[in-house]
Amino acid sequence: MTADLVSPCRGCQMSRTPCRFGADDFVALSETAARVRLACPAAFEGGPRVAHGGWTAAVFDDVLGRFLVHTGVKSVTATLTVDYLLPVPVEQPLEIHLEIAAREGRRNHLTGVLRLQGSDRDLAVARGVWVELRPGHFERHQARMAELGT
Ligand SMILES: CCCCCCCC(=O)SCCNC(=O)CCNC(=O)[C@H](O)C(C)(C)COP(=O)(O)OP(=O)(O)OC[C@H]1O[C@@H](n2cnc3c(N)ncnc32)[C@H](O)[C@@H]1OP(=O)(O)O
Repeated sequence: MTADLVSPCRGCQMSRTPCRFGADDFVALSETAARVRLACPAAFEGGPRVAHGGWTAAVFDDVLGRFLVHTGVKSVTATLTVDYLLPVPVEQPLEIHLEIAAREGRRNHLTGVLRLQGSDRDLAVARGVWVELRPGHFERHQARMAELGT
């Protein structure tokens, strides 16, 4: 069976770089579940040999949103909560398991769990809501930015 690879985000596609969070080995396991193998790059060290919490939140935001796009749903993050349960080591093999837990209208509820590869101990758990975009989302955004003079 060919691996069902999940594409990088727009920024990494445009710059033709590997995922800047280190999340390239990303496969869909079903229409609602996926697995990412990754390591926290040393550049995101927040404490001695420990990942910055911002990397953990950012990588959850990235992979959960990318998976939804992979399933054909263009969306943006509306909420994201991360429970930091244990320190995350840098440059060690990690794994994220994620799933689409529920869909309610335009709201998509997703969850993700970060562990060391081969371990069943959760290091961090994420839950969030991604809202499917209405047509014209980015045009409205640009107009709002223009009103603000940005
Ligand atoms: C390849 C892709 C990789 C992507 C990885 C990166 C992902 C990101 O980081 S995206 C960037 C960060 N997020 C943003 O910038 C979003 C900014 N916010 C917005 O644009 C808007 O508030 C947006 C789109 C979320 C909602 O606005 P709008 O389209 O007008 O929706 P609206 O009609 O108000 O609400 C739609 C539904 O979502 C719900 N909803 C809206 N906001 C929230 C929220 N914060 N929490 C929970 N539910 C919400 C509403 O209750 C409503 O539900 P229902 O349909 O059941 O009544």
